[in-house]
Parts: sequence; structure tokens; C-alpha cells
Amino acid sequence: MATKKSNNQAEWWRRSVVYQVYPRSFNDTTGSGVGDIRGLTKKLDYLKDLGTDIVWLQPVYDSPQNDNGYDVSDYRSIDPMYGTMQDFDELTAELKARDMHLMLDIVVNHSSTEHVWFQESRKSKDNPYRDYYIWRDPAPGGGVPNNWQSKFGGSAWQYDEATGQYFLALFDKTQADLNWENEKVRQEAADLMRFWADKGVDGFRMDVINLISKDQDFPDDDGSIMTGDGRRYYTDGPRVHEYIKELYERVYGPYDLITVGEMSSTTLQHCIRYSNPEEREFSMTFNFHHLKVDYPEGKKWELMPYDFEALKGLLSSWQIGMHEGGGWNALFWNNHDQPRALSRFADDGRCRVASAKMLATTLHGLQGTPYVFQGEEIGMPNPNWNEISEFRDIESKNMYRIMVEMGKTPEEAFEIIAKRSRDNARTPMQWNYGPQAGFTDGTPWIKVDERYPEINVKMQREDPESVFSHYKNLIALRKTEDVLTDGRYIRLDEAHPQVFAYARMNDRDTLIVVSNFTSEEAIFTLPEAYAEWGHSKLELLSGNRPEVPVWGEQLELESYASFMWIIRG
Ligand SMILES: O=P(O)(O)OC[C@H]1O[C@H](O[C@H]2O[C@H](CO)[C@@H](O)[C@H](O)[C@H]2O)[C@H](O)[C@@H](O)[C@@H]1O
Repeated sequence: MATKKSNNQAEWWRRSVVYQVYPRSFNDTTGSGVGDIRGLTKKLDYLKDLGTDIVWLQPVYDSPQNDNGYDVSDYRSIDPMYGTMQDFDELTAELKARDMHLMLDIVVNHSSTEHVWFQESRKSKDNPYRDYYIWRDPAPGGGVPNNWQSKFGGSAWQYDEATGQYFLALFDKTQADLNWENEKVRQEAADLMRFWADKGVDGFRMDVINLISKDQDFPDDDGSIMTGDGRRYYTDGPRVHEYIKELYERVYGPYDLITVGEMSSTTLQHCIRYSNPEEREFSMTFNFHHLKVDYPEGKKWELMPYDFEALKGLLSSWQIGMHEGGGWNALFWNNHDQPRALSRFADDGRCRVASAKMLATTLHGLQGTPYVFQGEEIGMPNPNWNEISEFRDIESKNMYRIMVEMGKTPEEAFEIIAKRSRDNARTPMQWNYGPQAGFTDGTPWIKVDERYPEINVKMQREDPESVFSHYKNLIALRKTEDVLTDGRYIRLDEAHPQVFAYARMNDRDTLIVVSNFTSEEAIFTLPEAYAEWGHSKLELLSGNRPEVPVWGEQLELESYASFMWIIRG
């Protein structure tokens, strides 16, 4: 296991900021109501102006779209809904012209059941593709082979009449898990990535890649809610590091790619291994622990106010642990699977602007590579929907049905879906205050948030006080302030009930971030050493309130105030 610290801070992507594009909801140029690749190409100047230099494009391959593209039926194609291969080639050319980079989303834990591999595999037990997937006989008394649960609800096993066996599907029943024990599958995965690398992409975001190695005994789990659903037998599984090292040898290394692994329910120790350069696996990892601090006992489909201390503790332990272990964090508050952080951890109403800036400053001061999910940079909140029929996401629809079947009233189930649904993040990008927020000339596949007349790109781009301008400043700082890349992290707030405060320190400079996460004024006592230090060498790098606290031991912070200072050495 890698515990040796890597001091290589030189890789270019350690100073980059990634922009995540959910293409369905980004920009529609055809009037179909669904965003497309040409729509993204048209907005590259916007992303460049923001200062982001890598685009993570979510799946645009052929797909039945049961899970919005995470169910791939042909890994070497472009779904006509998004355009053509020529559109894709234009996108890569336009990115290169702007000195920007492209990361594609690769989904190889599973494929769609419409993929030709699965269509062949299900035909007979001796089909050459049978072992591309995970087939098991029914349990001795009949029924599913074990009690593993799908992450989208129900059993993880699907019965197939044709051969009288079950196949494993950890997500939707149309997303069949690939069998990574099979060398041919591993070759296929490497080959399809080579295909895209040869087309000039710069890297990959690897979907739930830490689930690819399953315990081959397929034991029953204890059945306890969430933790007993089988995940211990396939998360960071027995051969996962071996498989990823193989991908590195076959593709990532030879093409010098930037890679980020999405690590579902992972551990710090595994993420150090996945992302320490000496291990030759990934460039960096996503983990989700800080986004589960409002799950009572880990249960996603129950509500509670978020645990602020847990949030700070988790972010801090990953900062320190990854730094010491030589790993590298992908930093994020938002993505296409999460409700908007603004609505979850701060105030998306009266203090929306200050809140959005506060969250941004808090995250962009940390060590790692920050990711901005479309709309975050203008402070888009969760939409306030009233009907279950407004939701589109398969997970949300399944879980609503299951919760009602299990005895919740429709109103109770709806309240949970409204807070937790992935659709909260998937509403169309708000470009301007024209019809459909400028996203489409047609009918959008999912409703535009009704607040678009006051929350949109057009109004914010030229406004120096906007959320957009705040992000632009933070992103620019990553290029100019070395301490943001290499500074070690020191937590300063010692369990303050309102404030999250930390320092970053390299051998020259010290950076200090202080954020009030509440609607009440807060007083924060700065550790003496820092309070005395400051003064002459102190410089304010970012702030979100006109009243900048007077530097000293006691910092007075307005509601949702957040400031970043540097003390130059
Ligand atoms: O919540 P975790 O157990 O830590 O898992 C992280 C996320 O994993 C899944 O997301 C990804 O895979 C899905 C299937 O391909 C796809 O639907 C999703 O869009 C991907 O990002 C899971 O669906 C998420 O809810 C978890 O947050």
C-alpha cells in the first residue's frame, strides 16, 4: 500500500479547475428540448471566460437513456440526440484552439442491456459473450442468488427467462454489471478508451469505478439498511487496484491522460492508493462522505438537518489524510447526482448570493482540483416543484414508488424526493431571461426553474458583484497563488457552531479562509499566532460582504460571510 508521500506538485491539472457539463441540460441548438454537443461548443468562450480549463462531458454515447446515458449501448458512438461524431470532433478542435482539455465520462462497471455484448450474452450459457456479465443460478430453494440490493431500489439480481439464470445489475435493471474477472472485458474497456484517446481526448472520469471487483463468493449481506445491502462485497473489492493499474499500463500512462475515479462509498486509505502517483492508478478521486452529513445513520431516503460538525470534520480529515498520503482530491459541492449544495447547506432565498459565494470560497481554498457543476457558478438553487410528475430521474421515481409501497404517505414520500432527487441538479442551464432561460427554442425535457428571470448568466456576466464574478476571481487565484496547490491544511475553528475556518501553509505563504455557515452573525476567535502575524503582510483575496472584518483576534462575521486572506512570507 502507498503511504510514501508524493511531492510531485508539477502536474498541470493540479492547478486546473474542471467544469462539469450535463449535456442534456446545457444548451440545445436544435429545438429538441435536449441539449447537444454543438450547444456546448457554442459556449466554450463562456467557460474560458470563467477561467475553467478542463471540461468533463457526461455520457453522450448511444444509449436507451434509461439512466440518462449511464446505460451505454455502444461505447464508440454519439447518440443522435446529442449530434454526430463530426460535432464531437469539432468540439475537441475548438477546445484545443482555446488551450482547454476534455475529459469523457466512461461507464464500464456496467453496460446497457441493449449493448450487443449483453444481447449475445443472454442468448445461451455457452455464448462467447456469456462471461462478459455476471450470471448466477437461482438460490437452492429458488429466487435470487443473494440478498444484494440495487442502488436504485429492489434486488440487484434480474431473472432472465432465456437461460433460467439471474444477472447482476447494481443500478437500474437495464444496467448489467460487466464481469471484470474476464480478461476479455478488461481488454474491451482498455480498447474503447484507446479509441477516444486516439481521437484526442485528454482524460476520463471513471463512473463508479471502485465497484468493478466483486467478491466471487457472492455472500449474503446482513440486510441492515444501507450498509447491509451487499456493498461491502463489491466496494473497493479484492482485485480493484490490480484492474486499475492494468488500465494505467494499457491506456492512462501511454497516453498521459488525466483521470478521476468516482469512488462510491469508499475509504480514505483506498483513495490514497487510487490517487498517489507512485501507485500509477488515477490522477484524483471523488468521494461522497461530506455529502452524506444529512443522511440519518447513512439512510439517503430519510431527512434530517445537516450535521455541520460532521461536514467540517470530514472535509478536514480528507484534506489532511490525502496530503499526508500523497493522494489528490477532486473537490466538489455539486454534481448531477446531488441536490444543489446551496439549497442544502446554506440559504437559497434571501441570502442566496452571499451563500453561493460563501460555499465557493470555502471549497476553492482547499487542496485538490475544484469541479464546478453547470449552474453552480451563477448560484442556481433546487427548483421548488409540487408534483411527482415533474421529476424525470429513474432513481427518484423508483424510490418514490418504493417509499409509498413501504407505508409512507404520498406527501411524506414527495417531501423526501423534493429534497434528495438528482433532478434538483438537472434543470436546464439558465443563460438569460428569455423564454426557457435561453436553453431551448422547444419544450425542455425537464422544467426550467422558475427563478431564471433573476438568476441567469446574461445578468451576471458583466456584474462585478455577481456569483459568476466571484467564481471567476477564485478560479483565477488557483493559477496565481501556489499555496492553493501545495499548502498543507490546518483546521482553525475547533468545533465552532457557526464557523468553518482553516489555514493553508507552504514554505512561503499562509492562506486563511473563514466562513460563517449560518444566517446569524458570528464571532470567530482567530488563534493568537495568526492574529498577531497578519497586519502588514495581509492581503484580502476574496470576500462576499462589504463589511470586511477588522483583522485581530476576534473576527465579526455577518450572516454567510466568507473571506480568504493571504499572509505573504
Ligand atoms: O453515494 P455513493 O455510494 O458514494 O455513490 C456515488 C454515486 O454513485 C452513483 O453514481 C454514478 O453511477 C450511476 C450509474 O452509472 C449513475 O446513475 C450516476 O449518474 C453516476 O454518477 C449513484 O447513482 C449516485 O447516486 C451516487 O452519488
